Amino acid sequence: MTKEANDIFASCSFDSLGLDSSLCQQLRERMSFQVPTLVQSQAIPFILSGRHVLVNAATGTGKTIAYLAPIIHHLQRYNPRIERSDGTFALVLVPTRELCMQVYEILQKLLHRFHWIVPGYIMGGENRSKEKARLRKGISILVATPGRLLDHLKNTSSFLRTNLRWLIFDEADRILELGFGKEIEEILDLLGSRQSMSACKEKRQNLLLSATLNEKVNCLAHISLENPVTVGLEEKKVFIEQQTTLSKQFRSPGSDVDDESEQPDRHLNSLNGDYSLPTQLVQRYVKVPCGSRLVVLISILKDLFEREASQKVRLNLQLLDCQFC
Ligand SMILES: Nc1ncnc2c1ncn2[C@@H]1O[C@H](COP(=O)(O)OP(=O)(O)OP(=O)(O)O)[C@@H](O)[C@H]1O
Repeated sequence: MTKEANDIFASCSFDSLGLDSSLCQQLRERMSFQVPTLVQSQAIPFILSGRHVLVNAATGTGKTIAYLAPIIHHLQRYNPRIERSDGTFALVLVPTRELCMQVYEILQKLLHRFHWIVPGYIMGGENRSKEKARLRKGISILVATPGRLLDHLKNTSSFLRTNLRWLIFDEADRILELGFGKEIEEILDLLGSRQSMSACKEKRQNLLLSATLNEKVNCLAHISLENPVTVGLEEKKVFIEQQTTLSKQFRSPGSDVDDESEQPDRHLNSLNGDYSLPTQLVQRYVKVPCGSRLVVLISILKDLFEREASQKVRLNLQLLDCQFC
């Protein structure tokens, strides 16, 4: 293997990861995937084991197969075989219609040999009645966009999900960037899949996949994953339990400079905003008496421009006038 291939592919086989041999054959023959990618080789054994997993890896590293293969591995082994009338076993949440179709098409290929496992999709912009009819017949692995899923969870009584075992957030960062935080919280509540809800813990496995990590993704991981394994992290590590502490580099003389920090579970609503902070961004705030604001601001700016004379300084100014602050 070339160096580039070594950076992408693992030096093991799909079979060695514990996947069913006919599924591995399907991956090789129908999809032309000879060996797993690195992310697949790391994630598949954990996902097969039933652990909650957070996969943080760049786009195009093969995350889709990393979660679909273990699910199919387990589902095709059910004895007696699963039937359409058993309803939905796995739910894959995706941010966009395009990704919905993409995952559905991969599913169709992977399930070629396992005709009794039925793939399906529901997504915004499609005909609701037709979707209802498909849900009534039964879809074993359902790919969905958040808004439309929530709609059916609330309004389609024939949508059977009592056997739901897997809940997957694919491209979680984009789901949240697109403003689906509120829908995700409602979905977790309706499916009883919040970490705090112990009723379904025995059989539910939640998986979260994301190309980037930010406050909101950590927050979603915190509320939906229980004792997760994190896969694909090298230099950056996720500290789901840990506060995000921003650096304390700047202290203006005589002023009270504090860092801003957030604890994910204190801010579940922060899933609903529409921002993500670049990792290199340093935020600070300064508490000063009202009358000294201008003087302090000028002294901070003077200090910044003098210290960083050769660098570009970008100024975003927000004044907070609040009697409760
Ligand atoms: N083991 C493999 N061998 C060869 N190609 C693979 C393998 N696994 C996945 N691929 C291919 O790599 C490409 C990227 O895979 P995939 O879409 O699953 O990545 P991803 O990490 O999920 O990306 P995204 O973040 O965009 O969802 C796809 O074209 C897929 O067919």
